[in-house]
Amino acid sequence: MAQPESFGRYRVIRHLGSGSFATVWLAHDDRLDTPVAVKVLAENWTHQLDVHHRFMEEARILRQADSAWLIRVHDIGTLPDDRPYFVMPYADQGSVADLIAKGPLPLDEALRLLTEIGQGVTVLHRHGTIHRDIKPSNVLLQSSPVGQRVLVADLGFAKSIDGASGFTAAAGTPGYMSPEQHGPGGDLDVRADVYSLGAVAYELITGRHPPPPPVRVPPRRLRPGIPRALDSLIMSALAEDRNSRPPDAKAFTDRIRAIRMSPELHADIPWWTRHRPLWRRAASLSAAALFLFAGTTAAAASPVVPLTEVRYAVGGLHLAVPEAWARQFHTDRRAAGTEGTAASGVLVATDLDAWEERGTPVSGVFAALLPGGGRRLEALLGAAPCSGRVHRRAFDDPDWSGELWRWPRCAGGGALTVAALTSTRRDTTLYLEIRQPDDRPDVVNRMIAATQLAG
Ligand SMILES: Nc1ncnc2c1ncn2[C@@H]1O[C@H](COP(=O)(O)OP(=O)(O)OP(=O)(O)O)[C@@H](O)[C@H]1O
Repeated sequence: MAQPESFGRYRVIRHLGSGSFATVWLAHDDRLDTPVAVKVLAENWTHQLDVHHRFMEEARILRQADSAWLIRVHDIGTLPDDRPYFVMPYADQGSVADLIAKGPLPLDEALRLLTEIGQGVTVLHRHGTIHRDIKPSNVLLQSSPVGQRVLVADLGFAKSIDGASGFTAAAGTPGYMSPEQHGPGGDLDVRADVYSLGAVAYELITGRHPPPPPVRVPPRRLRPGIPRALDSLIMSALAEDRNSRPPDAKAFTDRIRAIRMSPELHADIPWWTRHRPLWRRAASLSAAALFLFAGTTAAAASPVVPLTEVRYAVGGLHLAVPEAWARQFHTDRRAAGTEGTAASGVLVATDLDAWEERGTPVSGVFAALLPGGGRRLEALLGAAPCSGRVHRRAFDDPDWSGELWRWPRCAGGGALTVAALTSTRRDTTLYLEIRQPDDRPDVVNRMIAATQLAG
Protein backbone atom coordinates (compact mmCIF):
# COMPACT_ATOMS: atom_id res chain seq x y z
CA MET A 1 0.00 0.00 0.00
CA ALA A 2 1.50 3.32 -1.07
CA GLN A 3 1.85 5.92 1.65
CA PRO A 4 -0.14 9.05 0.79
CA GLU A 5 1.52 12.41 1.39
CA SER A 6 -1.34 14.01 3.25
CA PHE A 7 -5.06 13.98 4.00
CA GLY A 8 -6.17 17.59 3.81
CA ARG A 9 -3.98 19.52 6.21
CA TYR A 10 -2.73 16.35 7.93
CA ARG A 11 0.78 15.33 6.82
CA VAL A 12 1.13 11.54 6.82
CA ILE A 13 4.00 10.08 8.88
CA ARG A 14 3.42 6.33 8.83
CA HIS A 15 0.94 3.49 8.59
CA LEU A 16 -0.50 2.44 11.98
CA GLY A 17 -2.64 -0.52 10.97
CA SER A 18 -5.47 -1.80 8.83
CA GLY A 19 -8.78 -3.31 9.89
CA SER A 20 -11.47 -5.00 7.83
CA PHE A 21 -12.81 -1.79 6.32
CA ALA A 22 -10.31 0.95 6.93
CA THR A 23 -6.67 1.92 7.23
CA VAL A 24 -5.31 4.09 10.01
CA TRP A 25 -2.34 6.46 9.51
CA LEU A 26 -0.26 8.45 11.94
CA ALA A 27 -0.19 12.04 10.69
CA HIS A 28 0.79 15.46 11.94
CA ASP A 29 -1.50 18.44 12.23
CA ASP A 30 0.97 21.19 11.33
CA ARG A 31 -1.42 23.96 12.17
CA LEU A 32 -2.05 22.79 15.75
CA ASP A 33 1.35 21.07 15.97
CA THR A 34 0.03 17.77 17.26
CA PRO A 35 0.11 14.13 16.17
CA VAL A 36 -3.21 12.67 15.00
CA ALA A 37 -4.52 9.35 13.73
CA VAL A 38 -6.45 9.44 10.46
CA LYS A 39 -8.83 6.59 9.64
CA VAL A 40 -9.58 6.22 5.94
CA LEU A 41 -12.15 3.92 4.33
CA ALA A 42 -10.35 1.17 2.38
CA GLU A 43 -10.39 1.56 -1.44
CA ASN A 44 -12.25 -1.68 -2.10
CA TRP A 45 -15.22 -0.49 -0.03
CA THR A 46 -15.55 3.02 -1.53
CA HIS A 47 -18.68 2.24 -3.49
CA GLN A 48 -20.28 -0.18 -1.06
CA LEU A 49 -23.03 2.05 0.30
CA ASP A 50 -23.72 0.20 3.56
CA VAL A 51 -20.01 0.13 4.49
CA HIS A 52 -19.66 3.80 3.57
CA HIS A 53 -22.70 4.57 5.75
CA ARG A 54 -21.32 2.58 8.70
CA PHE A 55 -17.98 4.37 8.45
CA MET A 56 -19.68 7.76 8.63
CA GLU A 57 -21.92 6.53 11.44
CA GLU A 58 -18.85 5.61 13.52
CA ALA A 59 -17.49 9.15 13.14
CA ARG A 60 -20.88 10.65 13.98
CA ILE A 61 -21.41 8.58 17.15
CA LEU A 62 -17.92 9.36 18.43
CA ARG A 63 -18.39 13.04 17.70
CA GLN A 64 -21.81 13.20 19.38
CA ALA A 65 -20.82 11.16 22.42
CA ASP A 66 -17.71 13.38 22.79
CA SER A 67 -16.42 11.68 25.92
CA ALA A 68 -13.05 11.49 27.66
CA TRP A 69 -13.50 7.68 27.76
CA LEU A 70 -14.06 7.28 24.02
CA ILE A 71 -11.76 8.14 21.16
CA ARG A 72 -12.80 11.59 19.96
CA VAL A 73 -13.32 12.69 16.37
CA HIS A 74 -11.87 16.14 15.64
CA ASP A 75 -12.40 16.46 11.92
CA ILE A 76 -13.79 14.67 8.92
CA GLY A 77 -13.06 14.96 5.20
CA THR A 78 -13.28 13.33 1.78
CA LEU A 79 -10.38 12.38 -0.51
CA PRO A 80 -10.42 13.24 -4.25
CA ASP A 81 -11.43 9.60 -4.96
CA ASP A 82 -14.52 10.06 -2.71
CA ARG A 83 -13.24 8.03 0.23
CA PRO A 84 -14.19 9.53 3.60
CA TYR A 85 -11.70 9.89 6.44
CA PHE A 86 -11.88 11.08 10.03
CA VAL A 87 -9.27 12.46 12.37
CA MET A 88 -8.74 11.28 15.97
CA PRO A 89 -6.17 11.86 18.71
CA TYR A 90 -3.19 9.54 18.35
CA ALA A 91 -3.22 6.75 20.97
CA ASP A 92 0.55 6.53 21.45
CA GLN A 93 0.62 3.60 23.90
CA GLY A 94 -1.00 0.92 21.75
CA SER A 95 -3.98 -1.07 22.97
CA VAL A 96 -5.04 -3.14 25.97
CA ALA A 97 -4.29 -6.22 23.81
CA ASP A 98 -0.62 -5.11 23.67
CA LEU A 99 -0.63 -4.71 27.44
CA ILE A 100 -2.07 -8.19 28.04
CA ALA A 101 0.50 -9.68 25.66
CA LYS A 102 3.33 -8.39 27.88
CA GLY A 103 2.28 -10.65 30.78
CA PRO A 104 -0.09 -10.89 33.72
CA LEU A 105 -1.39 -7.61 35.08
CA PRO A 106 -1.52 -6.82 38.80
CA LEU A 107 -5.10 -7.26 39.98
CA ASP A 108 -5.62 -3.60 40.80
CA GLU A 109 -4.26 -2.53 37.40
CA ALA A 110 -6.67 -4.95 35.68
CA LEU A 111 -9.57 -3.56 37.72
CA ARG A 112 -8.59 0.03 36.93
CA LEU A 113 -8.56 -0.75 33.21
CA LEU A 114 -11.91 -2.51 33.48
CA THR A 115 -13.44 0.45 35.35
CA GLU A 116 -12.29 2.83 32.62
CA ILE A 117 -13.40 0.57 29.76
CA GLY A 118 -16.76 0.19 31.53
CA GLN A 119 -17.06 3.98 31.82
CA GLY A 120 -16.54 4.31 28.05
CA VAL A 121 -19.18 1.69 27.30
CA THR A 122 -21.54 3.33 29.81
CA VAL A 123 -21.26 6.57 27.82
CA LEU A 124 -22.23 4.67 24.67
CA HIS A 125 -25.21 3.01 26.35
CA ARG A 126 -26.41 6.39 27.63
CA HIS A 127 -26.05 7.69 24.10
CA GLY A 128 -28.34 4.89 22.91
CA THR A 129 -25.59 2.90 21.18
CA ILE A 130 -24.46 -0.74 21.43
CA HIS A 131 -20.76 -1.16 20.58
CA ARG A 132 -21.01 -4.84 19.50
CA ASP A 133 -17.24 -5.39 19.21
CA ILE A 134 -15.66 -4.67 22.60
CA LYS A 135 -12.33 -6.48 22.84
CA PRO A 136 -8.84 -5.61 24.14
CA SER A 137 -7.52 -4.52 20.71
CA ASN A 138 -10.38 -2.01 20.41
CA VAL A 139 -9.42 -0.29 23.64
CA LEU A 140 -6.60 2.17 22.96
CA LEU A 141 -4.16 3.74 25.41
CA GLN A 142 -2.88 7.28 25.33
CA SER A 143 -0.26 9.03 27.47
CA SER A 144 -1.71 11.54 29.88
CA PRO A 145 -0.09 13.84 32.41
CA VAL A 146 -0.67 11.15 35.04
CA GLY A 147 0.36 8.08 33.10
CA GLN A 148 -2.18 6.57 30.81
CA ARG A 149 -5.78 6.95 29.75
CA VAL A 150 -8.10 4.40 28.27
CA LEU A 151 -10.07 5.19 25.11
CA VAL A 152 -12.75 2.86 23.80
CA ALA A 153 -12.45 2.84 20.00
CA ASP A 154 -13.53 1.13 16.78
CA LEU A 155 -17.25 1.63 16.60
CA GLY A 156 -17.34 0.16 13.11
CA PHE A 157 -20.04 -2.31 14.20
CA ALA A 158 -21.90 -0.01 16.57
CA LYS A 159 -25.68 0.19 16.28
CA SER A 160 -28.32 2.34 17.78
CA ILE A 161 -30.28 0.49 20.43
CA ASP A 162 -33.54 1.16 18.55
CA GLY A 163 -32.13 -0.22 15.31
CA ALA A 164 -30.49 -3.28 16.80
CA SER A 165 -33.51 -5.54 16.63
CA GLY A 166 -34.67 -7.02 13.37
CA PHE A 167 -32.29 -8.11 10.64
CA THR A 168 -28.66 -7.09 11.12
CA ALA A 169 -25.53 -8.80 9.85
CA ALA A 170 -23.70 -10.89 12.44
CA ALA A 171 -20.88 -8.84 13.91
CA GLY A 172 -18.29 -9.22 16.63
CA THR A 173 -15.20 -11.25 17.44
CA PRO A 174 -15.32 -14.90 18.64
CA GLY A 175 -14.67 -15.20 22.35
CA TYR A 176 -15.86 -11.65 23.05
CA MET A 177 -19.16 -11.96 21.22
CA SER A 178 -22.37 -12.74 23.13
CA PRO A 179 -24.28 -15.91 22.16
CA GLU A 180 -27.10 -13.77 20.71
CA GLN A 181 -24.62 -12.14 18.29
CA HIS A 182 -23.68 -15.43 16.68
CA GLY A 183 -26.41 -15.44 14.08
CA PRO A 184 -27.84 -12.67 11.92
CA GLY A 185 -31.17 -11.22 12.91
CA GLY A 186 -30.60 -11.54 16.66
CA ASP A 187 -32.45 -8.97 18.64
CA LEU A 188 -29.68 -7.26 20.51
CA ASP A 189 -29.61 -4.97 23.49
CA VAL A 190 -26.91 -3.48 25.73
CA ARG A 191 -26.47 -6.83 27.48
CA ALA A 192 -24.52 -8.00 24.40
CA ASP A 193 -21.86 -5.44 25.40
CA VAL A 194 -22.06 -6.62 29.02
CA TYR A 195 -21.12 -10.10 27.78
CA SER A 196 -18.10 -8.60 25.94
CA LEU A 197 -17.08 -6.66 29.07
CA GLY A 198 -17.19 -9.98 30.95
CA ALA A 199 -14.99 -11.56 28.27
CA VAL A 200 -12.48 -8.68 28.45
CA ALA A 201 -12.50 -8.98 32.26
CA TYR A 202 -11.86 -12.73 31.93
CA GLU A 203 -8.79 -12.06 29.78
CA LEU A 204 -7.46 -9.18 31.90
CA ILE A 205 -7.70 -11.27 35.07
CA THR A 206 -6.57 -14.68 33.79
CA GLY A 207 -4.36 -13.66 30.85
CA ARG A 208 -6.25 -16.27 28.78
CA HIS A 209 -8.32 -15.63 25.70
CA PRO A 210 -11.98 -16.14 26.69
CA PRO A 211 -13.44 -19.42 25.39
CA PRO A 212 -16.59 -19.35 23.24
CA PRO A 213 -19.88 -19.62 25.16
CA PRO A 214 -20.79 -21.41 27.30
CA VAL A 215 -17.83 -20.46 29.53
CA ARG A 216 -17.43 -23.18 32.14
CA VAL A 217 -14.05 -22.53 33.77
CA PRO A 218 -14.38 -19.64 36.26
CA PRO A 219 -11.48 -17.15 36.42
CA ARG A 220 -10.76 -18.12 40.04
CA ARG A 221 -9.68 -21.53 38.86
CA LEU A 222 -7.04 -19.93 36.62
CA ARG A 223 -6.03 -17.19 39.08
CA PRO A 224 -6.69 -18.48 42.59
CA GLY A 225 -7.03 -15.82 45.23
CA ILE A 226 -9.07 -13.27 43.28
CA PRO A 227 -12.11 -12.03 45.23
CA ARG A 228 -15.16 -14.31 45.00
CA ALA A 229 -17.31 -11.29 44.12
CA LEU A 230 -15.14 -10.66 41.05
CA ASP A 231 -15.31 -14.29 39.98
CA SER A 232 -19.09 -14.36 40.20
CA LEU A 233 -19.48 -10.97 38.49
CA ILE A 234 -17.42 -12.13 35.50
CA MET A 235 -19.32 -15.42 35.28
CA SER A 236 -22.67 -13.62 35.50
CA ALA A 237 -21.64 -11.20 32.71
CA LEU A 238 -20.73 -14.26 30.63
CA ALA A 239 -24.08 -15.96 31.25
CA GLU A 240 -25.67 -17.46 28.14
CA ASP A 241 -29.04 -16.19 29.27
CA ARG A 242 -28.80 -12.41 29.14
CA ASN A 243 -31.43 -12.07 31.86
CA SER A 244 -28.79 -13.39 34.27
CA ARG A 245 -26.23 -10.70 33.29
CA PRO A 246 -25.87 -7.25 34.89
CA PRO A 247 -28.41 -5.10 33.04
CA ASP A 248 -25.98 -2.64 31.44
CA ALA A 249 -22.40 -1.37 31.41
CA LYS A 250 -23.04 0.96 34.34
CA ALA A 251 -24.24 -1.85 36.60
CA PHE A 252 -21.19 -3.93 35.62
CA THR A 253 -18.79 -1.03 36.18
CA ASP A 254 -20.29 -0.05 39.54
CA ARG A 255 -19.71 -3.58 40.76
CA ILE A 256 -16.10 -3.60 39.52
CA ARG A 257 -15.56 -0.29 41.31
CA ALA A 258 -17.01 -1.69 44.54
CA ILE A 259 -14.74 -4.75 44.31
CA ARG A 260 -11.76 -2.48 43.72
CA MET A 261 -12.53 -0.68 46.95
CA SER A 262 -13.48 -3.77 48.96
CA PRO A 263 -11.50 -4.72 52.07
CA GLU A 264 -11.21 -8.27 50.67
CA LEU A 265 -9.02 -6.99 47.84
CA HIS A 266 -6.88 -4.86 50.06
CA ALA A 267 -6.81 -6.97 53.19
CA ASP A 268 -3.08 -7.50 52.99
CA ILE A 269 -1.99 -4.54 50.90
CA PRO A 270 -1.57 -1.07 52.40
CA TRP A 271 -3.74 1.43 50.58
CA TRP A 272 -0.81 3.56 49.47
CA THR A 273 0.59 0.68 47.40
CA ARG A 274 -2.67 -0.35 45.75
CA HIS A 275 -2.37 1.44 42.48
CA ARG A 276 1.25 0.87 41.60
CA PRO A 277 2.59 -1.29 38.79
CA LEU A 278 3.74 -4.80 39.69
CA TRP A 279 7.46 -4.10 39.87
CA ARG A 280 6.98 -1.20 42.24
CA ARG A 281 4.46 -3.14 44.25
CA ALA A 282 6.83 -6.09 44.64
CA ALA A 283 9.37 -3.71 46.14
CA SER A 284 6.88 -2.02 48.42
CA LEU A 285 5.29 -5.29 49.55
CA SER A 286 8.60 -6.58 50.78
CA ALA A 287 9.12 -3.24 52.48
CA ALA A 288 5.63 -3.54 54.01
CA ALA A 289 6.38 -7.08 55.20
CA LEU A 290 9.52 -5.84 56.97
CA PHE A 291 7.53 -2.98 58.38
CA LEU A 292 4.88 -5.28 59.89
CA PHE A 293 7.54 -7.63 61.21
CA ALA A 294 9.17 -4.77 63.06
CA GLY A 295 6.23 -4.73 65.47
CA THR A 296 3.90 -2.22 66.97
CA THR A 297 6.30 0.69 67.47
CA ALA A 298 7.15 0.75 63.81
CA ALA A 299 3.52 0.12 62.83
CA ALA A 300 2.49 3.28 64.64
CA ALA A 301 4.88 5.34 62.52
CA SER A 302 3.54 6.66 59.19
CA PRO A 303 5.45 5.35 56.18
CA VAL A 304 6.65 7.97 53.72
CA VAL A 305 4.37 8.20 50.68
CA PRO A 306 6.34 8.98 47.50
CA LEU A 307 5.05 11.99 45.57
CA THR A 308 5.00 12.52 41.82
CA GLU A 309 4.70 15.75 39.87
CA VAL A 310 1.62 16.61 37.79
CA ARG A 311 1.94 19.63 35.53
CA TYR A 312 -1.15 21.58 34.68
CA ALA A 313 -0.71 23.95 31.76
CA VAL A 314 -3.17 26.59 32.98
CA GLY A 315 -1.38 29.05 35.24
CA GLY A 316 1.80 26.94 35.26
CA LEU A 317 0.68 24.95 38.31
CA HIS A 318 2.93 22.01 39.27
CA LEU A 319 1.17 19.79 41.77
CA ALA A 320 2.82 17.09 43.84
CA VAL A 321 0.54 14.10 44.47
CA PRO A 322 1.16 10.63 45.93
CA GLU A 323 2.16 8.32 43.07
CA ALA A 324 -0.69 5.97 43.91
CA TRP A 325 -3.28 8.72 43.32
CA ALA A 326 -2.04 9.68 39.87
CA ARG A 327 -4.31 7.32 37.95
CA GLN A 328 -6.94 9.54 36.34
CA PHE A 329 -6.77 13.14 35.34
CA HIS A 330 -9.41 15.66 34.38
CA THR A 331 -9.14 19.35 33.63
CA ASP A 332 -11.65 22.11 33.32
CA ARG A 333 -13.68 21.10 36.34
CA ARG A 334 -15.43 23.72 38.36
CA ALA A 335 -14.33 23.84 41.96
CA ALA A 336 -17.01 22.90 44.46
CA GLY A 337 -18.00 26.05 46.26
CA THR A 338 -16.34 28.42 43.82
CA GLU A 339 -19.39 29.04 41.67
CA GLY A 340 -19.44 32.53 40.29
CA THR A 341 -15.65 32.76 40.12
CA ALA A 342 -15.54 30.88 36.77
CA ALA A 343 -12.74 28.80 38.23
CA SER A 344 -11.56 25.75 36.41
CA GLY A 345 -8.83 23.48 37.56
CA VAL A 346 -7.41 20.03 37.57
CA LEU A 347 -8.54 16.85 39.30
CA VAL A 348 -6.12 13.97 39.86
CA ALA A 349 -7.59 10.91 41.53
CA THR A 350 -7.59 7.14 41.76
CA ASP A 351 -11.11 7.11 40.32
CA LEU A 352 -12.84 10.17 38.84
CA ASP A 353 -16.37 8.75 39.10
CA ALA A 354 -15.91 7.78 42.74
CA TRP A 355 -14.81 11.39 43.37
CA GLU A 356 -18.23 12.59 42.27
CA GLU A 357 -19.97 10.31 44.72
CA ARG A 358 -19.49 11.84 48.14
CA GLY A 359 -19.16 9.12 50.73
CA THR A 360 -17.13 6.80 48.48
CA PRO A 361 -13.53 6.37 49.64
CA VAL A 362 -11.18 7.78 47.01
CA SER A 363 -7.74 9.40 46.99
CA GLY A 364 -7.27 12.56 44.99
CA VAL A 365 -6.79 16.27 44.78
CA PHE A 366 -8.69 19.01 43.01
CA ALA A 367 -6.71 22.25 42.47
CA ALA A 368 -7.83 25.55 40.97
CA LEU A 369 -6.12 28.91 40.63
CA LEU A 370 -8.46 31.77 41.46
CA PRO A 371 -7.78 35.36 40.48
CA GLY A 372 -6.63 37.60 43.35
CA GLY A 373 -4.81 36.68 46.54
CA GLY A 374 -6.07 36.57 50.11
CA ARG A 375 -9.32 34.71 49.44
CA ARG A 376 -10.90 33.02 52.44
CA LEU A 377 -12.40 29.54 52.72
CA GLU A 378 -15.37 30.97 54.54
CA ALA A 379 -16.39 32.88 51.41
CA LEU A 380 -15.34 30.19 48.90
CA LEU A 381 -17.10 27.24 50.51
CA GLY A 382 -20.46 28.57 51.58
CA ALA A 383 -21.99 25.48 53.23
CA ALA A 384 -19.56 23.12 54.96
CA PRO A 385 -18.83 20.13 52.69
CA CYS A 386 -18.79 17.69 55.65
CA SER A 387 -20.54 17.38 58.93
CA GLY A 388 -18.54 16.59 62.07
CA ARG A 389 -15.66 18.32 63.73
CA VAL A 390 -13.42 20.51 61.60
CA HIS A 391 -9.77 21.23 62.43
CA ARG A 392 -8.69 24.68 61.21
CA ARG A 393 -5.12 25.86 60.94
CA ALA A 394 -2.93 28.42 59.22
CA PHE A 395 -0.32 27.47 56.64
CA ASP A 396 2.82 29.45 55.89
CA ASP A 397 5.86 28.56 53.83
CA PRO A 398 8.07 30.50 51.35
CA ASP A 399 5.58 29.91 48.47
CA TRP A 400 2.13 29.81 50.07
CA SER A 401 0.28 31.26 52.98
CA GLY A 402 -3.33 30.77 53.94
CA GLU A 403 -5.65 28.40 55.77
CA LEU A 404 -6.46 24.70 55.86
CA TRP A 405 -9.66 23.07 57.11
CA ARG A 406 -9.63 19.33 57.72
CA TRP A 407 -12.42 16.86 58.44
CA PRO A 408 -10.74 13.57 59.54
CA ARG A 409 -13.95 11.59 58.93
CA CYS A 410 -16.15 12.96 56.20
CA ALA A 411 -19.43 11.02 55.84
CA GLY A 412 -17.84 7.58 55.47
CA GLY A 413 -15.62 8.76 52.61
CA GLY A 414 -12.35 9.20 54.50
CA ALA A 415 -10.67 12.52 55.31
CA LEU A 416 -11.27 15.80 53.48
CA THR A 417 -8.92 18.79 53.56
CA VAL A 418 -9.70 22.08 51.83
CA ALA A 419 -7.27 24.94 51.55
CA ALA A 420 -7.14 28.52 50.26
CA LEU A 421 -3.52 29.57 49.84
CA THR A 422 -2.20 32.84 48.49
CA SER A 423 0.94 32.69 46.37
CA THR A 424 3.79 34.77 47.80
CA ARG A 425 4.88 35.51 44.18
CA ARG A 426 1.65 36.24 42.30
CA ASP A 427 -1.72 37.78 42.93
CA THR A 428 -3.55 34.47 42.92
CA THR A 429 -5.18 32.02 45.33
CA LEU A 430 -4.71 28.28 45.10
CA TYR A 431 -7.88 26.44 46.10
CA LEU A 432 -7.36 22.76 47.04
CA GLU A 433 -9.65 19.86 47.93
CA ILE A 434 -7.76 16.77 49.06
CA ARG A 435 -9.49 13.47 49.79
CA GLN A 436 -7.78 10.52 51.49
CA PRO A 437 -9.20 7.20 52.75
CA ASP A 438 -7.04 7.64 55.86
CA ASP A 439 -6.37 10.95 57.57
CA ARG A 440 -2.74 11.84 56.76
CA PRO A 441 -2.08 15.54 57.44
CA ASP A 442 1.67 14.89 56.98
CA VAL A 443 1.01 13.90 53.33
CA VAL A 444 -1.10 17.04 52.82
CA ASN A 445 1.72 19.21 54.22
CA ARG A 446 4.29 17.65 51.90
CA MET A 447 1.97 18.02 48.90
CA ILE A 448 1.46 21.73 49.54
CA ALA A 449 5.13 22.36 50.27
CA ALA A 450 6.05 20.76 46.92
CA THR A 451 3.36 22.61 44.89
CA GLN A 452 4.88 25.29 42.63
CA LEU A 453 3.79 27.98 40.21
CA ALA A 454 6.09 28.00 37.19
CA GLY A 455 7.16 31.20 35.44
N1 LIG B 1 -6.50 6.76 17.30
C1 LIG B 1 -5.61 5.78 17.07
N2 LIG B 1 -4.34 5.91 17.51
C2 LIG B 1 -3.44 4.92 17.29
N3 LIG B 1 -3.71 3.77 16.64
C3 LIG B 1 -4.96 3.59 16.17
C4 LIG B 1 -5.98 4.57 16.36
N4 LIG B 1 -7.14 4.11 15.82
C5 LIG B 1 -6.85 2.90 15.32
N5 LIG B 1 -5.56 2.58 15.52
C6 LIG B 1 -4.89 1.33 15.12
O1 LIG B 1 -5.09 1.14 13.74
C7 LIG B 1 -5.33 -0.22 13.45
C8 LIG B 1 -6.58 -0.37 12.59
O2 LIG B 1 -7.70 0.03 13.36
P1 LIG B 1 -9.19 -0.25 12.92
O3 LIG B 1 -10.06 0.35 13.94
O4 LIG B 1 -9.40 0.19 11.51
O5 LIG B 1 -9.32 -1.79 12.82
P2 LIG B 1 -9.10 -3.04 13.79
O6 LIG B 1 -9.70 -2.75 15.11
O7 LIG B 1 -7.66 -3.43 13.75
O8 LIG B 1 -9.89 -4.15 13.03
P3 LIG B 1 -11.46 -4.37 12.76
O9 LIG B 1 -12.06 -3.03 12.44
O10 LIG B 1 -11.46 -5.29 11.62
O11 LIG B 1 -11.97 -4.94 14.03
C9 LIG B 1 -5.37 -0.95 14.78
O12 LIG B 1 -4.11 -1.57 14.97
C10 LIG B 1 -5.56 0.13 15.79
O13 LIG B 1 -4.92 -0.17 17.02
